[in-house]
Amino acid sequence: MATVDTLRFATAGSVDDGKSTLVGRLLHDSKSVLADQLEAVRRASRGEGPDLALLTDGLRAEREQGITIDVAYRYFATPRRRFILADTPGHVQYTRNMVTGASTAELTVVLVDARNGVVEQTRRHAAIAALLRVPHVVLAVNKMDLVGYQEGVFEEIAEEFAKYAIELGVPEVTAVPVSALAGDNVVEPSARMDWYGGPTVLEHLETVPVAAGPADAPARFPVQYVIRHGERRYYAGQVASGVLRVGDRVTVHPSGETSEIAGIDVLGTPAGAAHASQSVSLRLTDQRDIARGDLITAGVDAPTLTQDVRAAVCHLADRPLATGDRVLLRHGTRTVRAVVRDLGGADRLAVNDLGRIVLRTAEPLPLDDYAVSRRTGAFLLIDPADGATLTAGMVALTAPV
Ligand SMILES: Nc1nc2c(ncn2[C@@H]2O[C@H](COP(=O)(O)OP(=O)(O)OP(=O)(O)O)[C@@H](O)[C@H]2O)c(=O)[nH]1
Repeated sequence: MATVDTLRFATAGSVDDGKSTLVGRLLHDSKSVLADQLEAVRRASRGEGPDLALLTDGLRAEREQGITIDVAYRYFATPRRRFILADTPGHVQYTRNMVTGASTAELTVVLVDARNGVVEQTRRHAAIAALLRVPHVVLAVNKMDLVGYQEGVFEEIAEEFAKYAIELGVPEVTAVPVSALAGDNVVEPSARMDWYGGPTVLEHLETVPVAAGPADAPARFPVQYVIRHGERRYYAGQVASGVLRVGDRVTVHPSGETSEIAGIDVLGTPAGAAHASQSVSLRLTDQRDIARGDLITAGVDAPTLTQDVRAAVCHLADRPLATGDRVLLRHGTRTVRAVVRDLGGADRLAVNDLGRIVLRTAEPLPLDDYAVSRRTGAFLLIDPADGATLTAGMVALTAPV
């Protein structure tokens, strides 16, 4: 599958920590941007359908309507792997950019300036990585040239960050001492830091295991379109997670009706199975009343059908969100009305605030925990007045508020 050798990653750092320099160094020293490879990456990501998941898709669609998200996607490849980099500016007010960039990333590179060590922004970046459940975090301790390439400086920063990240529940941190400017440990191992025995940034990016196989995730298919062809109906959309196979018993939500997959078409060609992020159309063995916005699922891990949504949130809009606000909630291909019941004790959320929320929706939604599925466990809140994106949410149904 195309996703196996593609790593999506994001960068985060405060202004002037050296993000642009690091990315430039990575591209330059790895001599990675070969035209034909670039084309191959494009084709691969096209094959997977739109390559960014719900949060990002939603935000991109809303971009003109309210807020500016400065995320540039760069595609590059080395002989060992393809990369999609979500590159975001580091200003304090751009937490929302990091949320967007990291929402689909399998790895985040958090930069710190070796002279400053772990600062408030670094803690925030670690918190967001934990919130978004980015599986791998790289701590790049940059500008080692300005601290005499001292092992002690690196060790102290790496330890402080690791302690903090573990408390937050970040599953894995790899710390690398680098000088983006001089090129130490970015692509080539540094002769000036022979005390360091770990991988360079690029080596780590090339070898880190790509997220737990999509096959493990529950099978989820949000219906984007219903295509009528004579008597037959085809349900088109993008597989959000897991694998659907011909012959699978499926349940349609919210109706709860069941059927069986009679056929799968991938780009007009019949296929035996459809994997996460493939755009496909399904045919079922029974006539069912299925509409855009419905969710087709297979397997034993059923989503929870509920009108009470508990979630972790990052507020993205300049206008605040308050208890009692009436909003639209977009989940997959479905949009429903909802009211904000509780904001974890806070009166309101301001731009860039991270918080907790309880919402009551007008209709039941089939939800997964974000921990189970980063696609079907995510949603956006939208202002019904003008369609502007307000808040990104990560479902945590059993979490306390
Ligand atoms: N000495 C030294 N300077 C560095 C290093 N990396 C970056 N710099 C310098 O630090 C300054 C900021 O680097 P940038 O790459 O522009 O910083 P940034 O984090 O990308 O900033 P934004 O993208 O604007 O948020 C520039 O003057 C770089 O030349 C390094 O490893 N050593």
